[in-house]
Amino acid sequence: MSNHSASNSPQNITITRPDDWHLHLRDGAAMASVLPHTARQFRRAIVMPNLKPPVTTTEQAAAYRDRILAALPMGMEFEPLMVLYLTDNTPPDEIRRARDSGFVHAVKLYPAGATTNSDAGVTSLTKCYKTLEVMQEVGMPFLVHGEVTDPAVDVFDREAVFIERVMQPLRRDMPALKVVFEHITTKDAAHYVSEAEGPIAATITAHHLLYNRNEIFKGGIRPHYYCLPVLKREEHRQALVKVATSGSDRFFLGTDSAPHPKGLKEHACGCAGCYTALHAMELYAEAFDRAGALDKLEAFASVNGPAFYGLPRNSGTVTLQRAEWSVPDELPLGDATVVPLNAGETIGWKLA
Ligand SMILES: NC(=O)N[C@@H](CC(=O)O)C(=O)O
Ligand SMILES: [Zn+2]
Ligand SMILES: [Zn+2]
Repeated sequence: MSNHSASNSPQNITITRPDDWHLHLRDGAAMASVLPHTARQFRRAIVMPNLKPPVTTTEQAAAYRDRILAALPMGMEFEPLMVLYLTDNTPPDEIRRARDSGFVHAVKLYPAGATTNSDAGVTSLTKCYKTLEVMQEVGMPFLVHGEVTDPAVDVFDREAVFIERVMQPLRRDMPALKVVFEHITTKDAAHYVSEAEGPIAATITAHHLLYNRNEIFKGGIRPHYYCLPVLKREEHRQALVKVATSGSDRFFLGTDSAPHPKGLKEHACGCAGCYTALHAMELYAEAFDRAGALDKLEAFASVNGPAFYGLPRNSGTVTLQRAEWSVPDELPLGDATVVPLNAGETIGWKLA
């Protein structure tokens, strides 16, 4: 990773301990491998429910939460914030159960076929309106993978088309529903979330702040840079940096760290997802530093997310230092390995 540093920029930065508002922890041995990377940096994380089979009930979320806490190394403080996977058949009562549990903090929309483990996802949002109405009533956030699945729509346009075809009609019908537009990747989504009325926010990954789509094709096809929504043109990356560093409280940190075994990424039909949990805060520091906006990192990483979710800010701090270190080539992932983003490269920030 190229190392830009303005001469007057600080050598280190201390911020309130951050949270990750979009994380894939997987399950079993793979989860046990990756969980410490997240818990080292983040006090809490929104844990995505796209397991096989998906986490569709409060009862399943309770069991998954117990498995996460059981896998947490002694002495690490980490709170998993659980999410239900919405299906065409999620009953409205399930939302009330989720709300009453105290540990389910959101419900996730995977349009059927849009991404990893989305086969059980929603085929048409209109089928879910009774359930969404209860979410609106009880203030349960709706987390949205915002891409249309229409094969006629170009893969680079699927997020922008989703805004017109799904997001705007949904929010006209449910104006008080709290919506998080997850892992936004376009200037269209950045503008929409900036300007829209009502309770809406967006998460932004470190890789979408740092890279454009050229990265996938530099010197050959590089599968570890392939995720969904796919990286976009440079103008989109710049729009994301602009809103992330704008001071707007509608944008917050969500790594979308999505581990897949090396063999399924380096494959004829490779899985989508970038593994960034290892070095997430370091990557965000790099992105904010390049934008000359390190002073905006704390709001993005530690303040805006809890405010939107109605949760308290964390106590304690973390410190990031300007220091070079090499990202390992691969890391254990259960019986397999995972290749982190920037494998074998030197990066310029280090969590103390
Ligand atoms: N982002 C990805 O490319 N992949 C995620 C799913 C998702 O968040 O869409 C995964 O679970 O692997
Ligand atoms: Zn997604
Ligand atoms: Zn994700």
